[in-house]
Amino acid sequence: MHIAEIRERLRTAGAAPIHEQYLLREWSQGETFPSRRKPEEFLPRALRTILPQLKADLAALVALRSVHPSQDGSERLLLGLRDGQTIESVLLPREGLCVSTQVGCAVGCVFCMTGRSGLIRQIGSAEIVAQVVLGRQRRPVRRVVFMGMGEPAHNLDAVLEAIDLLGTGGAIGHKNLVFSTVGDLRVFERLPKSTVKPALALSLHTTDAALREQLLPRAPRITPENLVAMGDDYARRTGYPIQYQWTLLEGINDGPAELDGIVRLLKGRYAVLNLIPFNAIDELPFRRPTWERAREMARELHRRGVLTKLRQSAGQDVEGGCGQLRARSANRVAGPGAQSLSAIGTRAAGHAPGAADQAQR
Ligand SMILES: C[S@@+](CC[C@H](N)C(=O)[O-])C[C@H]1O[C@@H](n2cnc3c(N)ncnc32)[C@H](O)[C@@H]1O
Ligand code: SF4
Repeated sequence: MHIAEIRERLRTAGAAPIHEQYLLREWSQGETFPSRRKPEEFLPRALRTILPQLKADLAALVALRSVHPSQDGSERLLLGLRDGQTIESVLLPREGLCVSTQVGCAVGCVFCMTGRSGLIRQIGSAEIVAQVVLGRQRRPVRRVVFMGMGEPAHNLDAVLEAIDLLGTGGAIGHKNLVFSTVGDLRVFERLPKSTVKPALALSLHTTDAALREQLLPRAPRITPENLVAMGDDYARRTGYPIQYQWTLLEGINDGPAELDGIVRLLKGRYAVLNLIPFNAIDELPFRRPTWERAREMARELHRRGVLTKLRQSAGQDVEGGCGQLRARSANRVAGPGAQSLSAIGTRAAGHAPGAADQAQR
């Protein structure tokens, strides 16, 4: 479901713009409407009559299947969609939430579990916001990163519609909405024109164009140089630094030639380079470099003028790689650290009545 369909239902029931804004704001902020903030009489009678069904439909958009708490304070959530597909969201430390934008992904990055299935289906803008609503029933959420399953550029209308609502009614600061992409011309055209301009994370991974084509086989053929030039332009327009994502693969993109390439491309830019050691996946042949090697790379890049952060992806101990939980649930095997909803007894369990049954299977 898309947000435009919700607006249409509200308008058909006689909602004026002020009512529409109010109801969408309450929903996206995780409040039940009508809330204590406004008396129900504030809404026209015809509109009030459709609210119970609308509430039920919105609550059913994503259902919590299982929760995987990690020692780092993150919580990976396996969510069911109405057609039975599953996706992942991750509650991050410091009030962040990572959401999925597609079921599967067509880019097919060779180190990513999600890329292995190809694209299964798009996620609607309302389903994206519903992930935030569900996350907010468990913890406060003030930062939303579009770094879960899927390539946001391949579902651009829906992702921008969700970003617009989260950044206007949803009480998320614009620079706390982080659009992560392999890079696509449509992104550089559309984002600068949108009312809510998110921060941009570019998944670069290598400065060698030929290697990038191998690692990201169906990413648009934009050279690393051009990607950085377009990133720079967006950083100037928004005033936010670009985040460059670099999944560290031992023996592939962790050598001295890449360090020289990074310095050549990123030195002096308004940017942060995030080095993220590869999150091991059984089925894949890649390895992560040692933590010591990763630290050495970060130190050298820093010394040579590139602002570099070494990061662990959240939830390492609980299938931290994007798409692993979904793959495991498709094989119907419980992951490490998984808690069924009945064991946790959260408010979110109330949000998704059918989910507890499914989690216990
Ligand atoms: C899952 S993608 C989703 C957003 C978008 N499709 C992209 O690639 O930027 C988010 C980030 O996860 C990283 N990633 C995917 N698989 C990984 C793995 N096994 N270990 C570490 N990072 C991984 C990607 O490189 C990317 O930077
Ligand atoms: S890393 Fe991103 S673009 Fe690549 S396959 Fe995974 S989700 Fe798709």
